[in-house]
Amino acid sequence: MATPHISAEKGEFAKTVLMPGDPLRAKFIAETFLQDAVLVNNVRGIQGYTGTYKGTKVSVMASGMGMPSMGIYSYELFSFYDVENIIRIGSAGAFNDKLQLRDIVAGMGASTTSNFGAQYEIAGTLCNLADYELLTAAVDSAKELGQDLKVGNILSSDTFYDDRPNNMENWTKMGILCVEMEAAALYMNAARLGKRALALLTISDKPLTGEETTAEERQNTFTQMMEIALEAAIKMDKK
Ligand SMILES: O=P(O)(O)O[C@H]1O[C@H](CO)[C@@H](O)[C@H]1O
Ligand SMILES: O=c1cc[nH]c(=O)[nH]1
Repeated sequence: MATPHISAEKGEFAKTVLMPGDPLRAKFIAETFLQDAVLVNNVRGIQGYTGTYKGTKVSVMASGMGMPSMGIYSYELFSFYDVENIIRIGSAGAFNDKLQLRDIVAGMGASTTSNFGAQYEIAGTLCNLADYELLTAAVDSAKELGQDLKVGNILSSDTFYDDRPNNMENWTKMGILCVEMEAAALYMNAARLGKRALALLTISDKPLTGEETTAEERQNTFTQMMEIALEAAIKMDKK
């Protein structure tokens, strides 16, 4: 079987898929952390691998950038490949000035500027939430690994370059920790399809101070977040 965007056969993805935006971050995770990793998708260069981590079958596949792209890949993995859990492992810009480069954030909620949710024709505003058990698995894993994990509301933005002069300040006033571009669509697909989702994010840049990591660092060095996600995948496999 294949979908318009994924060439893998049914059964070739694990119950839990880690999803970075960047295909080369997916490759790095497969090569660094998975045993016997097999490339199961490369349509449009969206690399997907399945292997084992400490004996547990785990997959990693890129989502591409932005909500339309995440919307397609998470929908197809959940609907056609029996994937139960997707953990996004992304980069994010700090809004809260207490966040430092490389801090790790779990998006308990994903507020958004996107119109992705209009398709559900809900007469109100849906809260886009992480799955509680997946979030708990990540929090517990971070503690076991001795990693600090900040948990809170994040912004999934349709824009990387945003023209509104007070955009960051206005979201920050409402307690938003950081900005990225995919989690809200992932959370909405998971809610609609009865699946579990979580976004883990590493702070890659601080717009307030101009501090930033390089593209190569975003691809290959956010290993603490990757390990939290992999340990959470082991916990979820036992449920
Ligand atoms: O590093 P990734 O996972 O791609 O995540 C962030 O980086 C991209 C923008 O540079 C967007 O996809 C944003 O969500
Ligand atoms: O979406 C993103 C990701 C990283 N940094 C940002 O400022 N925005």
